[in-house]
Amino acid sequence: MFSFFRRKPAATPAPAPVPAAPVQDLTPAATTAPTAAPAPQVTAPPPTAAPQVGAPLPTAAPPAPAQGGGLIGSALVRPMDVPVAPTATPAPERQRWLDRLSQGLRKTGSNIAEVFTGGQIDDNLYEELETALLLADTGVKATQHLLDEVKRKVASTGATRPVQVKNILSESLAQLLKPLEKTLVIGAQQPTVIMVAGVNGAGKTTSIGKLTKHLADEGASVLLAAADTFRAAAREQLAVWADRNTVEIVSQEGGDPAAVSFDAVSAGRARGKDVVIVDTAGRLPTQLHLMEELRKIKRVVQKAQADAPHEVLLVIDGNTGQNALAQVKAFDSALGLTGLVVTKLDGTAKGGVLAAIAQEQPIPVYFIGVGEKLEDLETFNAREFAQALLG
Ligand SMILES: Nc1nc2c(ncn2[C@@H]2O[C@H](COP(=O)(O)OP(=O)(O)OP(=O)(O)O)[C@@H](O)[C@H]2O)c(=O)[nH]1
Repeated sequence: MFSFFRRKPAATPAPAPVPAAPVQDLTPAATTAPTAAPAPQVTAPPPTAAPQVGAPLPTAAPPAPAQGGGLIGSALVRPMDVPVAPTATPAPERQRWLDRLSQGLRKTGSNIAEVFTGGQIDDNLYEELETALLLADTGVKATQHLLDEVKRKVASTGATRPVQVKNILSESLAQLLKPLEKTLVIGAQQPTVIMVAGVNGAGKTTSIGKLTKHLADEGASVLLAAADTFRAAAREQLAVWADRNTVEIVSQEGGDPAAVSFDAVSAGRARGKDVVIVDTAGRLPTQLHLMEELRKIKRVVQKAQADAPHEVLLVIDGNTGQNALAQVKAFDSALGLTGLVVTKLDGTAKGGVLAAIAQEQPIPVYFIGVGEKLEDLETFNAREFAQALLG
């Protein structure tokens, strides 16, 4: 099952609209509360294309999940987790994705695969494998783990040819990555609030746009919060995605990003939206005041909806290798991450970073990206990834 997300029926009816409490009163640290700033603009799509606010969720007769390759078309399934191993022949759509993934990971994969071109399994092969894994930014711990696993399995299976070691490595990598597999669930709360963070240019807005498209295509009503109040281009970029998908957006020039987030979540509750996605400005973990701003956004979102945010996603640029792992650790300690989106795995030689994450900070990877197009972002599957990497 490769649904882009999974919809779960809400346990309780949608709550009543929240009182419009001023944000600055809710946050003691709010020294820049937007008292003088213009009120956030809520831009609604044209009436003809308006989402059906309050319309019943189509959960009564969900379509059967597509086997081994359905995209969002199989999203409206009952909330049960039945992991299905990829079949030998994936659906054509999924196969196209696997081809793009293999293509994207070629640089990382070919460097590792070269290790297995010799004629025998010896210390030299293991040394080369260690070097190749480290160069792929797999990290010392994951590299050691994989080497130990491979040696153990070579001994227990009696493998004699390097190509067999490659298959054993692929299997060991898939096992290491398996705990990172998770499906994004929406619908258990209304709205499901997703906060998205990351360093500058990691691909946050693009990923939000793609996710929004998938959600909207499946009939989920989405409201976007442009909580990057500083960069006009960021707001415009998000507005373009909102426009394209005829979803609403709460945006504000200047002022407090936490205030925009509060307004967006409040509006999402009042209008019965399924999902509110908060796009935050890019920042480095070393910019402590900006990290504090993120914590404030999270606190204020909680004021607007007690159990929110339900997902705190970090978008990382897979091309940054070990640095991405450092980001995961820093953002996790600041925010408590619930999931990752790993972008830009196309053309990178550092795709081993996922193994490092699995070994050192195993936070679920909801989506991986191999390009800028809509179809270049997909759900993460450990076995697919290992196979795409090692052929
Ligand atoms: N090659 C490649 N490019 C990507 C991918 N995902 C996003 N991009 C590109 O990366 C650039 C930055 O993406 P954005 O979505 O603007 O990044 P951001 O994190 O929102 O940026 P800030 O708002 O500045 O922090 C854009 O040109 C995207 O098209 C990917 O998977 N592969």
